[in-house]
Amino acid sequence: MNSPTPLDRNEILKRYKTIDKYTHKGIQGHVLIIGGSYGKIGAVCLASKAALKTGCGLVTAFVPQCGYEIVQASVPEVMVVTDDHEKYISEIALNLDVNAIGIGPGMGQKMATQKALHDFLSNTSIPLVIDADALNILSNNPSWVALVSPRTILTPHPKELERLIGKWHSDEEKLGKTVVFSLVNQVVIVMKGAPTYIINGEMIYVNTTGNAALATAGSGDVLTGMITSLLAQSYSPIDAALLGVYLHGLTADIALPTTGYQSFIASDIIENIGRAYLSLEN
Ligand SMILES: NC(=O)C1=CN([C@@H]2O[C@H](COP(=O)(O)OP(=O)(O)OC[C@H]3O[C@@H](n4cnc5c(N)ncnc54)[C@H](OP(=O)(O)O)[C@@H]3O)[C@@H](O)[C@H]2O)[C@@H](O)CC1
Ligand SMILES: Nc1ncnc2c1ncn2[C@@H]1O[C@H](COP(=O)(O)OP(=O)(O)O)[C@@H](O)[C@H]1O
Ligand SMILES: [Mg+2]
Repeated sequence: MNSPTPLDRNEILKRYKTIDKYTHKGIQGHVLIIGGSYGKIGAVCLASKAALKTGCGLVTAFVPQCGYEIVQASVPEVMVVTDDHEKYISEIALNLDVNAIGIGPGMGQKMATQKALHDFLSNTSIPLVIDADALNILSNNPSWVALVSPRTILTPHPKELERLIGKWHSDEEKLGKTVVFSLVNQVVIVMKGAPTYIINGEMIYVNTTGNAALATAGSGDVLTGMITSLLAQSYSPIDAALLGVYLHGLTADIALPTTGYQSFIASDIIENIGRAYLSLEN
């Protein structure tokens, strides 16, 4: 197994693209965030706002009906389409021309939601980020992993990873099993933790930004929005994963002197995305 490449400023500057002066919102990319269920619409608000603040031109959120007013009121820049069901997603039926999709935050695992994910995966080839409950549903139905298009990005935290690949007995075994999963299924895996590893087959990166302030609710939902936004802006899946993870961690490093570890929340990540970008320009 290759030893991990440190994901530092140098690696990021090889990939980071500045904005074209003549771009417009139609070129900057349209993100679709699919997720949410009764009591967990906040995850979609966070992912959607993070996507916008990472630079895509348009964001649409697909949520159950109970999420309609919540998303519209908390992030007015985001467009909202609702499922037929009140409290959870039951069918992902929408005909939108989007550039990247993030699916899973707050989505829950009701049987109807599981079937909706199955049908969605069977019918989409749009660049995709799979997170949270969408990962858990795949773990419950391992044969469905075959429906995931090559180059899809999976963003498990340690528990979600364990559900997906089984238990490990050492860090080396954890990394080895994840590399095999990435190779077999041809997916990019963002193995979240402290630190986060990004795995693209045998190529392994270890992030150098971030700190314990990120151990807060919704932190991963924000990361999903950021990576999906970069995918929609035409970054390749591996570059979107690398840049997203690096910027996400950098926001916590930038905010730490003002928030400390304890008072930093997921919205502070979103708040500091601009400063993280600016620090790449100097
Ligand atoms: N405002 C909203 O709407 C929010 C909505 N959210 C949504 O909720 C849904 C459920 O997601 P979830 O991650 O909370 O539940 P779940 O998959 O059972 O994992 C929890 C267990 O995993 C473990 N674990 C986690 N991190 C670890 C680490 N770094 N290192 C080690 N272990 C770690 C830890 O296990 P333990 O250590 O307790 O055994 C923990 O108890 C999902 O859809 C999400 O998007 C949330 O994002 C919050 C804000
Ligand atoms: N101690 C830590 N140091 C650095 N990063 C952390 C730490 N704890 C959590 N994170 C990061 O925070 C995010 C948490 O994601 P996740 O568990 O999916 O959160 P949520 O589901 O609540 O949105 C990941 O990107 C993870 O790497
Ligand atoms: Mg999560």
